[in-house]
Amino acid sequence: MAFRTKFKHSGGVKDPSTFSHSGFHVGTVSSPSSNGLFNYSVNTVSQSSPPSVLAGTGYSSLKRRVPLCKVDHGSVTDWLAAMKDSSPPRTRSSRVDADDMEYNNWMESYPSALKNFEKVLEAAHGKRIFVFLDYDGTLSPIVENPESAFMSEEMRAAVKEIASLFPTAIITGRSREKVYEFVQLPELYYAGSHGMDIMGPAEGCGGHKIQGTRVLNDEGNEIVMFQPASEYTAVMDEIFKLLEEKASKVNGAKVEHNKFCVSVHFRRVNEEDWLHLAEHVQQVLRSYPNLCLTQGRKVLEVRPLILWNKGKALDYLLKAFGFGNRSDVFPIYIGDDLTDEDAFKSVARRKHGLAILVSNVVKDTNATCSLRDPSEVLEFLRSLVKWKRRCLSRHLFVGSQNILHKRAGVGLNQPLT
Ligand SMILES: O=P(O)(O)OC[C@H]1O[C@H](O[C@H]2O[C@H](CO)[C@@H](O)[C@H](O)[C@H]2O)[C@H](O)[C@@H](O)[C@@H]1O
Repeated sequence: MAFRTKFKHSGGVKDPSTFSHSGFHVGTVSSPSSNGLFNYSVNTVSQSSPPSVLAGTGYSSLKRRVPLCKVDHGSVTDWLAAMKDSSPPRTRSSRVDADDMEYNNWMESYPSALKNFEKVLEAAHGKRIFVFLDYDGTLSPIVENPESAFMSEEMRAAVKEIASLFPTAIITGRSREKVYEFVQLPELYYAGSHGMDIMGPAEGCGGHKIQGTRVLNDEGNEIVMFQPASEYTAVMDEIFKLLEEKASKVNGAKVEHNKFCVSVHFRRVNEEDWLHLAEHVQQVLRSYPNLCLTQGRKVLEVRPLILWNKGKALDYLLKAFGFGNRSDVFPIYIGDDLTDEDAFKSVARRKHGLAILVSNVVKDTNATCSLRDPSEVLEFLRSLVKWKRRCLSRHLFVGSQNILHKRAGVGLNQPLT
């Protein structure tokens, strides 16, 4: 079985840059980070007509590529079909049948990161590992009510241990504050709103204190590291209200304010009402040419039309850690959703790294390997912790042996007799 830690796809998936950006003017706006740590530029996409591509999301590279921002009936039905594809019914067993040929064939191309753990270690050997984790569907199982997407205590403990050994960040579509309520680990870095709200790392900004999702300066004031869509705050509040009003007319619909994006949930809406709800969303969006729609697991998300996504957030964080262009960096990104594809691509662009898709069904992806569900994610994280601890204790042992050797006046490589 071929195990690739570096992305090399044989077909089906294309680089998003190869897709048409026609009708757009892509400009560069310098958007300094508010703590002046370093400047980073954000591409904005100004549209002369309704956009025909997604703003820097992974969807554009997937087989069933749907121009979500385009407002016509055909595209709406395509989104809904794609949405069903991306989140299969929960009645399906979470353990995929051993004889599920399709899945097993797929696993040939996207091998299990657990079953191939030794190969992961080989690939990471001598490199600096950074861990990036998506939240929903990765650290917590998908549930009906987004407010109840709790992570287990075991998962929290594993993530805590991971963060004590490797720089670790959560990159999520949720608001930074919301995901922190779930995760409750102050030692992590958090990028909320699909990477549009990044806080930390504290060391990177001069040893400031980290408190929950907040980084504080010496005066105790909060430092916001990077919010590339900060000028959209008011418009997102406005769109949230409008969408809430529309959604209140559809049974089961729920609208969630994720600060720089707004999610419209379909999970508890009868399928026969999906089209109706999607049309409401489209209708609201018509008056906001600077916003666009993306799709996730039974969710449509309204976000600013800027070229910023989870992949850019990963790049940003690595740079903030001081490892932006280092060839010995080994990012591990684990995610389950379409929005994670941008981060998978970002890992693929690097010399080393591992992009892991969490899925128990066949999906087209830019990841290089897979895990079935959050319980396998937990196992993978625990394996990583175990391995790192073994390495550290081996180093400690070798270090103490060397001290003994020195004290005994023998050369470092000579055995103590
Ligand atoms: O980037 P993520 O951390 O994966 O967040 C993406 C969205 O996740 C949440 O919605 C998804 O999970 C819910 C709880 O399991 C589920 O009910 C919903 O159907 C899924 O789409 C979250 O509620 C969204 O705001 C996030 O954008």
